[in-house]
Amino acid sequence: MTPAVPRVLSIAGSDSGGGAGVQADLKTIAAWGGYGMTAITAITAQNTQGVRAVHPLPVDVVRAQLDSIAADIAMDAVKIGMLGTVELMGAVAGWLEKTRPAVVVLDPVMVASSGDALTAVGDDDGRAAWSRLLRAAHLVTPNLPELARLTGRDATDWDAALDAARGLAAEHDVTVLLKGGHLDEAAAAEVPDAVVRVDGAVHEVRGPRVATRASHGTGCTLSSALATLAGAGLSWEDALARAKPWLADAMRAGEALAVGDASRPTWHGPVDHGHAQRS
Ligand SMILES: Nc1ncnc2c1ncn2[C@@H]1O[C@H](COP(=O)(O)OP(=O)(O)OP(=O)(O)O)[C@@H](O)[C@H]1O
Ligand SMILES: Cc1ncc(CO)c(N)n1
Repeated sequence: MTPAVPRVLSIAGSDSGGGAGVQADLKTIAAWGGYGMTAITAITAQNTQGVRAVHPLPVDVVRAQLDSIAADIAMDAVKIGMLGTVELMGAVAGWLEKTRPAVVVLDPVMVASSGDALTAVGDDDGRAAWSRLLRAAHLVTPNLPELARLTGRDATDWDAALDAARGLAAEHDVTVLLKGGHLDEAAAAEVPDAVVRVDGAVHEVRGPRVATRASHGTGCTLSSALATLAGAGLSWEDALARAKPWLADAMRAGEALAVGDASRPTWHGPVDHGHAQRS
């Protein structure tokens, strides 16, 4: 039975500027008709120009939020964003193994669009923690640099990335949603994304490239839209077909929001999560 209003939990960091993190997740879940909940993992002080501070919350405080929700509220989908530390990655993986939500989308957040680091990885502990989270997830949504870090393989061109994504899917028994926003041929007219299944099947969706710096939080927004649509019963392929053009429209509408000082070269403004309601 799929619910009329999917109940979606975001386990992620707070972005004070409102463009990414739990703020983007809640706006996106609401835009797609879901009921949003949060377990906040870290407080970040950031705006459209960059990240000023990152404060991961104590593991007990994160676990208490998760247990509180699970004790009372059924979840149709869970979306995981910034986790911040290896300890929090382990705590969330343990909670997923215990709770086994029906739909788990893992956005392997490592750096902000400004280039600031958000999650420590690279050492053996980090690799083991990612591995455990990947096993507990149904969909993982890496961009190209994240895919390269997770697999240790080259992912600079699309074919190499698809190959690495097939390896990641098979190794961890997880469907991969590969995002092409960081492709070198960024000047190309189209941006590809692809659903890569465990058996290696690839379903590619291309969309027009939007020339804008209103790209802060696109990864958070996409993964929350996919979680909400899957929570309502859609396949990953159908969810991507609906979310991708909606996100491109949200990017196009982003500049009209007038959020942050766009005259500065460091500006990466938010997308307009509410564009479809307003138009
Ligand atoms: N210029 C663009 N025009 C249209 N769609 C884009 C553009 N850039 C990224 N996207 C889309 O946005 C989504 C996120 O892709 P991207 O590869 O930028 O992920 P990300 O780096 O995790 O995002 P973030 O900037 O939030 O970290 C994908 O669906 C991608 O196709
Ligand atoms: C809190 C948070 N999560 C994720 C991202 C990635 O965009 C960000 N910038 N901030």
